[in-house]
Amino acid sequence: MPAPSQPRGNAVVEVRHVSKSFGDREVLVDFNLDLFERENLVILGKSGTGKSVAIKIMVGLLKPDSGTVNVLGYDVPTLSTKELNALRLQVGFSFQGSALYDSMTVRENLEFPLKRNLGIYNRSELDEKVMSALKDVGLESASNLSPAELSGGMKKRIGIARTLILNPKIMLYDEPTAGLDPVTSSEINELILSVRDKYNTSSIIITHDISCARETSDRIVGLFDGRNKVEGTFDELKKQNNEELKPFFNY
Ligand SMILES: Nc1ncnc2c1ncn2[C@@H]1O[C@H](COP(=O)(O)OP(=O)(O)OP(=O)(O)O)[C@@H](O)[C@H]1O
Repeated sequence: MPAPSQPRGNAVVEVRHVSKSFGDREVLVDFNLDLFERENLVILGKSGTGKSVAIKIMVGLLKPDSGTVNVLGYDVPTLSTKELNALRLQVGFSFQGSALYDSMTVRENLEFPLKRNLGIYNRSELDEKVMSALKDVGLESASNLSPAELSGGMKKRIGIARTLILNPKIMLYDEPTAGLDPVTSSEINELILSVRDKYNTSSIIITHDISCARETSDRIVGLFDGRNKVEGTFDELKKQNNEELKPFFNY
């Protein structure tokens, strides 16, 4: 691995020697990863290289076959369901498909985690948190719309707002720009940067979109065949002329 390009804070995620197979299919092989405080780390790789599996292991949705996973000081694979729920309050997972409830308005979608995870039912507190989260993603006027009335980019923003509303320390973005046009993608990339700066979050962004990687990353890890083979800033990786990265940079 190349030397770090800038001084770093403490690690909030430490993954060491993790392997994971499904039947005969080795998805992650001796996978290692650090995420540092206030860092946007992109995991870049083709479809099916194990990016989502890596993230699921970090939040305890999947167990590794071997290796260690430490998130915010928790030894994730050994946690009980109750401990995992406590950890997940601090680790926001923004799903690829936004995962909004179609039968609820935007406001109700945002209130849901506040009620379920934080037990907040006070009307004015709910209103204040919902409006603040909507403001952060630039969609204050969307509170009474249903998901069916939102564009793809708006859905992504609301999905991010619903994760942010719990004020997580770590944000995990799964393909945040998938299915979006270039202009809307850039807006989402800017939002990811503003979340880091406003909330002081550390984030992992998994993507195969090189523009997303360029615009959002402080550092990039390239994941190929289940192994993290390259690491560096966008410019460092571009200069490396690595065979596996070439298809991404020839855009
Ligand atoms: N629960 C599971 N059971 C069996 N196989 C799985 C499971 N989850 C993932 N896989 C397999 O692991 C491999 C990696 O999947 P993963 O979703 O991590 O890919 P990815 O890099 O995130 O790609 P994409 O960008 O397409 O989502 C795939 O071959 C997938 O079929």
